[in-house]
Parts: sequence; structure tokens; C-alpha cells
Amino acid sequence: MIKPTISVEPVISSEELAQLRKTNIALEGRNYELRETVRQLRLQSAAVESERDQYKREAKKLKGELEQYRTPPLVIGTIEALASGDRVIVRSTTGPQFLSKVSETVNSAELVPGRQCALHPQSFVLVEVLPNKYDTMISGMEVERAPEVNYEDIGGLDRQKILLREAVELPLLKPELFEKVGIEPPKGVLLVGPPGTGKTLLAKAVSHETNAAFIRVVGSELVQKYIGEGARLVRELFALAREKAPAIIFIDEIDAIGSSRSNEAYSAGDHEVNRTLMQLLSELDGFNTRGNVKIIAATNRMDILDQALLRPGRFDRIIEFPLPDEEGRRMILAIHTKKMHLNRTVSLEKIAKETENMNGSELMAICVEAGMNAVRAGRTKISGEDFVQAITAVKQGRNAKLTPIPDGMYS
Ligand SMILES: Nc1ncnc2c1ncn2[C@@H]1O[C@H](COP(=O)(O)OP(=O)(O)OP(=O)(O)O)[C@@H](O)[C@H]1O
Repeated sequence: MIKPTISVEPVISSEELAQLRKTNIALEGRNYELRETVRQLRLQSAAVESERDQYKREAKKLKGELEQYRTPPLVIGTIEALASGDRVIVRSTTGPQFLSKVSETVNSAELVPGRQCALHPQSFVLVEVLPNKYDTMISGMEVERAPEVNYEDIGGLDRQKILLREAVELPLLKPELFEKVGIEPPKGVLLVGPPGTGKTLLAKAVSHETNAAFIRVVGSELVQKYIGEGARLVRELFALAREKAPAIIFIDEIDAIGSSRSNEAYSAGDHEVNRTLMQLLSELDGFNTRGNVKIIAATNRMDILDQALLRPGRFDRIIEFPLPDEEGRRMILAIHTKKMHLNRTVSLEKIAKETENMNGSELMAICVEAGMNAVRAGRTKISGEDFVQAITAVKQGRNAKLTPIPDGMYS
């Protein structure tokens, strides 16, 4: 029997096989390219979303500010007697008496003669019953006992630290030294410099070191919140400080009550500013420098400050806070990255070089933003590139803050 011969024809020639392999490699390359494009697009979309969120937050903040400008300041008064129906007799702090209608939002149980209240400036409707005594103003002031800020938390500013410690800390901790030598410690200290340069931070550190209460008020709030109340608030501010002594009064934006323009007093607002300033000057003049209340003020606008504030016996010690130099920036960066996990590609010296003209507050924002970049990429270590991007973001926004992590970043 003849066996049939089976001839096995190759299904594919070696040339075809080589061609197929080539095509396969090309397709894999293309696939890789496409995946890379998708990854890039995802990153871009995340960045756009994060920018959108930032704009949204900015818009919300501006809306709030606009709303604040639209709301006129309220008039303060004292309830004198309850009249019939929904009316009360109120004497305003500026003098006249009103028969005021009471807003429906006010709890009638709070309408007690003697209580302070706020009236709408046009309709004189009683819109709010204010808490008693200090509470009224404490709502506008921050009171903190020995804030948690140490000198080690402050980068650079060595000269400023020495000067402030000498002017505030020493008289509080060792008043007898001044007595023995027979000199008066400085009365008020004025910190002058651009925003975000550590003025508040250093004042808080002194407060921590002396275990003093830190009472912070903002100049513009003293004169804008309630008509006719600025002078009373200043009086109560000093009374509160004496009660909480040892205490440090910190008046931020003092130029809002102490600008030379306020002397001219040509509008109701200016008149209010002027009265507040007069009260502040009189409190300063009647102030015992050896006592355990110290006063520090801060401003970014030394140029418009009323000279009356700078006379001897008032703010007679001026300490300048410049923008940090390269070494200062490196030290500030070191403080804010102390608890961060940095990889070897991060050089604080290099970052300090690239952040000329930036203040401490912006340097802190860069550190937070760099950390966020690592979080967004799902890493636990922060790289030099994270900082490069953060510097660009903060430079662009100049007030870039923590951006929320875009949805789906980790999916
Ligand atoms: N020298 C510094 N060392 C460390 N951090 C700093 C320094 N300067 C500023 N910062 C950071 O910036 C933040 C803002 O600083 P601070 O409130 O002290 O500025 P300021 O000079 O009082 O500004 P403003 O005039 O706007 O009130 C601080 O909470 C801190 O995180």
C-alpha cells in the first residue's frame, strides 16, 4: 500500500512573519503614544479643574466682600424703654433718641432696657441685640493666651527679634532692670513692612515667650464696623488688656485709624476715624510703660501715617520688616518643609534663589502647593519638580492658596 505523501505548506512565509512583527512593534509604539496622550490629557484636565475651583473660590470671596460693602455699617444704641407693640425707645451712642421698630428676626426676650443694640442706619429698625459689655467688642477682636508660636518658627529676622524682645519682652519679664537703670521702656512699638513678612508672627512669638494674652484688632474693623463705636472700642480694648494682663495689644493696619488724611475730617467716615485716633492717642498718653500691658502696631503704609502717632512717648520704636533675602528665604523654606518628606532632588538653596521678591507668606504657600502636587500624583515624597511647579503657580496667582484635589485623581 502506497502511503499518501502529506506536504505541509508553511502557512506564512518568513518575510510575511518579519513584516507582521514590524507591524506589531509599530502598533505597540502607537498604543504607547496614545496612552501617553491620554495621560497628558488627564493631567491637563485635572489642572484645569483645579484652576476652575480656584476661580470659583475667588469669585465666592469677592462676592462676599462685595456684599460687605453693600451692607452699611449699623448704628449702635442702648435700649432705654419698651414702647407699645413692636417698638422700643433707643438712645444712639451719637446722642439722639429713636422710637425704633424691632425687626422680626430679634428675639423679644432679649429686649431689656440697658442692653446694647444695633440699628439700621437709614430706617433705624432695631436689627440686633448685642451681647453685654466686652463681648460686643471681643467679637471683633482675637484674644489668645500665649499663642503657639516660638522664635524657632520664624525664619531670619534676627535683628527684628532682638529689637522686639528688648522693647516688649524684657520690660514684661524684667521690669526691675529698667527701674534700676532709671529709664522708661519704649511705650509702643511699630512694625513696618510689606504684607506677609512675619510682623504678626513675631508679635505672637513674643506673646508666647512672655505668657501674655495676645489681643489682636484690625484698624479698619475698628472704624468700619459700627458707626460711633471706634473710640469706645479703643477704650474697651485697653480695659480688656488691663483685665487680662500680662497682655500684648496688637493693632494691625494701624494706618486705617492713624493716617494723616484723617486729620482733615471732612466726611462722617473721616470724623469717625479721627475720633478713634484721638482716643487711641489719649490711651497711649495715659499708659504706664512699666505696666504689664504692651502695645504693638503694624502697618504696610508708613508713608501715610499721622505724625502724632510717632511722637516720643507713643509709637517711638519703629522696627522694619523687609522682604526676606536669599538666606532668609532658605530659612523660611526650611521651617515650612520641616515636617515634609522631600526627595533628594529638592534643594532649598535653589528654591531660595528662584523666589526673589517673595514674602514669607508666599514661601509657605509654595511649600503647601508642592506638597499638594505630590498628593495629586499619589506620591508620598515631594520632588524638586513639585516645587518648580508650585513656584510658577504662586508667582502666577501671587496669592495661590491650597487648591482642592480634583475629583477622580486617584481612580
Ligand atoms: N519669617 C518668617 N518665617 C516663617 N514663616 C513666615 C515668616 N514670615 C511670614 N511667614 C508665614 O507667612 C504667614 C503670614 O505672616 P504674618 O501674618 O506674620 O505677616 P504680616 O507681616 O503680619 O502680614 P500683614 O501685613 O499682611 O498682616 C505666617 O503665618 C507664616 O506662615
